[in-house]
Amino acid sequence: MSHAWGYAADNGPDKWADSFPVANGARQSPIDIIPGASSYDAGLKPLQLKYDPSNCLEILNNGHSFQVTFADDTDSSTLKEGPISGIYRLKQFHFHWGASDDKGSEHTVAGTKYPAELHLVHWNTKYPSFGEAASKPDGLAVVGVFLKIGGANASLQKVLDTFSDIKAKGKQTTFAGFDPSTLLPGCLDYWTYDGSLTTPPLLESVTWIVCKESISVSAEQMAKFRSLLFSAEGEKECCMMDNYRPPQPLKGRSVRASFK
Ligand SMILES: NS(=O)(=O)c1ccc(NCc2ccco2)cc1
Ligand SMILES: [Zn+2]
Repeated sequence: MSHAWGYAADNGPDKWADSFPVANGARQSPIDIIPGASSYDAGLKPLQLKYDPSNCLEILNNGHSFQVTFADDTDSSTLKEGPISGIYRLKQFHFHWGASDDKGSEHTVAGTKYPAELHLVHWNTKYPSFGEAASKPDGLAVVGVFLKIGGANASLQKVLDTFSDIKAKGKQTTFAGFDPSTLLPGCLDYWTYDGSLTTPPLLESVTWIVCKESISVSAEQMAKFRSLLFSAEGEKECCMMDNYRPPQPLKGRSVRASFK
């Protein structure tokens, strides 16, 4: 790829292998989750997610999505138990979404696409930093939550209300005191499998934890997602949408379920 990666025809998912050959690797994400083919594992523990809103720092348009970044210098916002060992710290959360409500999620469930997917990104504290952890097979754990069209989501609205400040690529603004647990579904049943980052550098370092239950988002709120720009100020405006990678080959991996 002669230029930066993105989601357009000339730099999108089908082109990523040109610069990132791991795109054709053995444990790529996302995948299509087939509930009937997943195996219930009684040894899987309930997720233990404990987040401190005072760790929430800022919200940023990075040109691929928008992300809410957390202070990760202490163990005050963590993921424990579930399929993982040890303590993983929350680094950031972000979303992927479509140009219309019939697509947008990265993971799919028996072929069903959701209009958006939330990713809560955590790194293993056995390593000194996110950057170090991102290159290790057990370095990262990402909790994925599907968004489904329904009633407006009051917690999500707090995030959307900052969009006027981060419309263009590279814009960021302070975003303090937000509790990401308010974006979690009531039931934390999950599927889990070994995978990768879903954007370049596509590192195969992620234990994926995908919640069975979705959270709601209104159609109007989805329209607000699409008001962000992939482009920077002064560039030709390009609306941020369809920033999702399609499902990748399972290549013999098993998907475990924490529920019957
Ligand atoms: N969509 S996702 O949750 O798999 C995800 C999460 C985090 C990054 N980070 C990108 C990055 C840069 C260096 C190492 O990592 C990229 C993708
Ligand atoms: Zn993501």
